[in-house]
Amino acid sequence: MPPKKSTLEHFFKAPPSKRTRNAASPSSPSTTTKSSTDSLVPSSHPTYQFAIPQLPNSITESLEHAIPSLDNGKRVDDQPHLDLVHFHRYLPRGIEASIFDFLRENLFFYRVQYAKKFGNKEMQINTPRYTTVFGVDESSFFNAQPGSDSGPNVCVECMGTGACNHGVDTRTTQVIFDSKSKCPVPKDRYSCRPRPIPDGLMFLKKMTEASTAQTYNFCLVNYYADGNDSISYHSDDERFLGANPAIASFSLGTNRDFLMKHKPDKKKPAKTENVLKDKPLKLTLDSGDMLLMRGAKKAKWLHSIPKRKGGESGNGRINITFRKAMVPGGTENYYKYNVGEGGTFKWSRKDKNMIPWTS
Ligand SMILES: O=C(O)CCC(=O)C(=O)O
Ligand SMILES: [Fe+2]
Repeated sequence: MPPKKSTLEHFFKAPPSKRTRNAASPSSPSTTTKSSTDSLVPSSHPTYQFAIPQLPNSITESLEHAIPSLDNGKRVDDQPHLDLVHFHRYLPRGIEASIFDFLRENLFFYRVQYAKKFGNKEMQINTPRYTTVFGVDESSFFNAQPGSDSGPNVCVECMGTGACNHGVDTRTTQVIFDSKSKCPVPKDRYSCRPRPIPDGLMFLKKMTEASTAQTYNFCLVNYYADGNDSISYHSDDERFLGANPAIASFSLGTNRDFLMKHKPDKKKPAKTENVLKDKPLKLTLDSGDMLLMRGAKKAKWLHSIPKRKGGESGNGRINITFRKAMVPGGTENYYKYNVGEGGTFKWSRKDKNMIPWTS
């Protein structure tokens, strides 16, 4: 069955055409060069290592016309406690490859190291993939990137008159406000420095929100450079995700296996669960696929992307997850494990590899 055209197209018509345009070349939507980002102002912020260009119009225009709705996905719920929706080729063919190239080339990545206690032994963990993260939990929000329309772009209290004495000009910079008081957040709320979601990923976030009927405030990106990169079994069941979490997970680039195992039920081990404990379920995730993981049941399952040999194991894969963290602990956790304190890496077209980035 061909993908159903979304009834939400009108939702996306407005944002892309209003995307921030450089005052120096104020081209109208109809005259903008379709395949270039030249006339679109990149997203920048003091926490970014470098500015991130907006998605080229050639990508956003294709996406506007092909947003699958929830019933286009295949339910994967034939096992105890399993509730997934797999959208095969959610992103149109060809466009998914352009988004992969765009993100690999334009984001800053990290190879995070951290210490973890096993009993009373402390081990140094080297995260076996490149990571990066943007967003802030529900207790706070960023004003929109100046000039764009992805959120309130004036101080929500004084509406840009300056009468609030907040001492920040939200017309020129993005700052974090408290969701309740609508004032800039107290300085001690975060020990990390949250980063606003850049416009390109914000576009994908809005699209995902429309087709999954959920909202998200975080965007985590993994880059698996080759088959040696992986993520071990875990279940993304942190309490900071709230009672009914939803995670939308995109795959771009080379395909990889997504393995799932039911957690052992310590109280009453049932037969099926014993079988599942030994033999994981496998989904192959192709470029452009989206996997929606919903609800509290998710906590009963573990998932992983194992290392891979042979075939296309030399090629890279990007995974993007949109999530919603409810409290500051979620923000601290995501920045600790996806940015950390080491150096920055950037894709080098010449070397066809991630290389250390220096300003
Ligand atoms: O790369 C993937 O598909 C899975 C990533 C994942 O499970 C995670 O980031 O929590
Ligand atoms: Fe995960």
